[in-house]
Amino acid sequence: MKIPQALIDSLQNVKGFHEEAFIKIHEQSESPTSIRLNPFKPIQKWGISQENTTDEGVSQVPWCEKGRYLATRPKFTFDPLFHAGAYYVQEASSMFLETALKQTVDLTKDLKVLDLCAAPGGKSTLINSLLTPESLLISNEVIRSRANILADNLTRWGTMNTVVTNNDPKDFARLTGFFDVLVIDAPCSGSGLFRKDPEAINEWSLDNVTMCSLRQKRIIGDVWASLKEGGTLIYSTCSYSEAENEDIVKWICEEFGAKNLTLDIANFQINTDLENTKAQSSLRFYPDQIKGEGFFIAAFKKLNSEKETFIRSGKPIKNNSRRTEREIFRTWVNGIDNFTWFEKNDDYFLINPDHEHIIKLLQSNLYLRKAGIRMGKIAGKDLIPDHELALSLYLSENIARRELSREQAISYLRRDDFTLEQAQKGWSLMTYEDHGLGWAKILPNRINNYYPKELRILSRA
Ligand SMILES: C[S@@+](CC[C@H](N)C(=O)[O-])C[C@H]1O[C@@H](n2cnc3c(N)ncnc32)[C@H](O)[C@@H]1O
Repeated sequence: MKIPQALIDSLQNVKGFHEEAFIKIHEQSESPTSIRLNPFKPIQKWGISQENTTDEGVSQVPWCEKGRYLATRPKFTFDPLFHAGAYYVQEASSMFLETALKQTVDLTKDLKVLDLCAAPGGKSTLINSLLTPESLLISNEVIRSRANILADNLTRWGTMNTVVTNNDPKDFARLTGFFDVLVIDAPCSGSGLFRKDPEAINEWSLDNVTMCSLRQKRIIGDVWASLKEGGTLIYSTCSYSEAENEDIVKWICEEFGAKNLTLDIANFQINTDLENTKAQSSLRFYPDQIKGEGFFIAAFKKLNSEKETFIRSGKPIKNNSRRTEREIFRTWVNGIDNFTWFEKNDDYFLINPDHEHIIKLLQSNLYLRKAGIRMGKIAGKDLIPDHELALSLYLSENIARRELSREQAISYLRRDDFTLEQAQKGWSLMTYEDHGLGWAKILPNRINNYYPKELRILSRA
């Protein structure tokens, strides 16, 4: 792997950069494999003992409680637990977002969090794992096809307190002083991921770095008004270039009078030549110094005030048809009396009542790709359940379910025809190690596989 000389030259005086070690690690080693477990869908494998490692060579990512390094890279596509959302495959350095959030935000509070550049959903699933159920995560992605992937990954995570939007950053300026936390994992020149994606080397240039830097400023400027006074901004990239990192930090402080918050790395060995006990105003992760890829992160507090967007407290709609709907949903949803729902294009979405007025406000300002849990459509006196309900944490235990072997689960996820002995007729949740994979409808003479076509496994083992 040949690192562009112009990149090497540009990094000579940059904090923590060691040319020889940097070149060597890119030439001689592969990217470590890491995953992050879903705290809401616990599994047996990849648990960690007191000693922080297991017999299979699984070890803890130091800065992320549910982060694990794996000694070998499994074929994730052929693991039903991957499709069930029991874990997310994520590069380890970027999991530092967890520590950054824990150090700069009171996560016990109910928060409104915007993850602005969110697809495919690595940071969003991590943020969502750290929030209270009453908090709301708005995950945005400007590119439509990528917003769909983001929605799929949040569906797998199973929680209700998420909204996926598909908007340009400037659309958020309408929500002045609205968010408690803003996460901007900015599109960048990508030098930090050369080991994972060597093709990116061909696209790297100093001109592209300049272009990315200008775009990063534009994105931050577009959404700054949506952060409330006292709110926290976390900015990150997977680039090594100062123009996209420290220069942006300086620009945010100068342009908006923001306070650059320090990050305490006393417990982590991150940069070999920095005093690790010293709090840092920003952090650089280099693959020759930690087990992970190139990453940059900084945190800020907003000091200037913003007039908060007025939110009407929406009254729940009560009428007879809602009572009938509630009885239908009662069969399918655990604790339906604690929740509410709204209908759009005949689909019913399960939401936390505390979020009703916020979602209404978002609906009138943004394009919502997904909100809460899509339960499905009502047909007569029953529900045609949606895939999102199968993957959610709220499905009633009274719904028929069928545990599959690994081979059966793979057939199901491929949408192949398969048979089940002595299966109860009607809708049935297909599970693997007790985690929902999707729906099947058991008929007298066949099984209809309702796994979504666009999600099915295409490749052969
Ligand atoms: C570094 S990636 C985000 C990765 C994601 N946060 C994660 O952890 O999975 C940056 C994202 O920004 C999006 N993006 C590209 N141009 C953008 C723009 N002008 N404004 C906002 N987002 C943009 C890209 O489509 C991409 O999904």
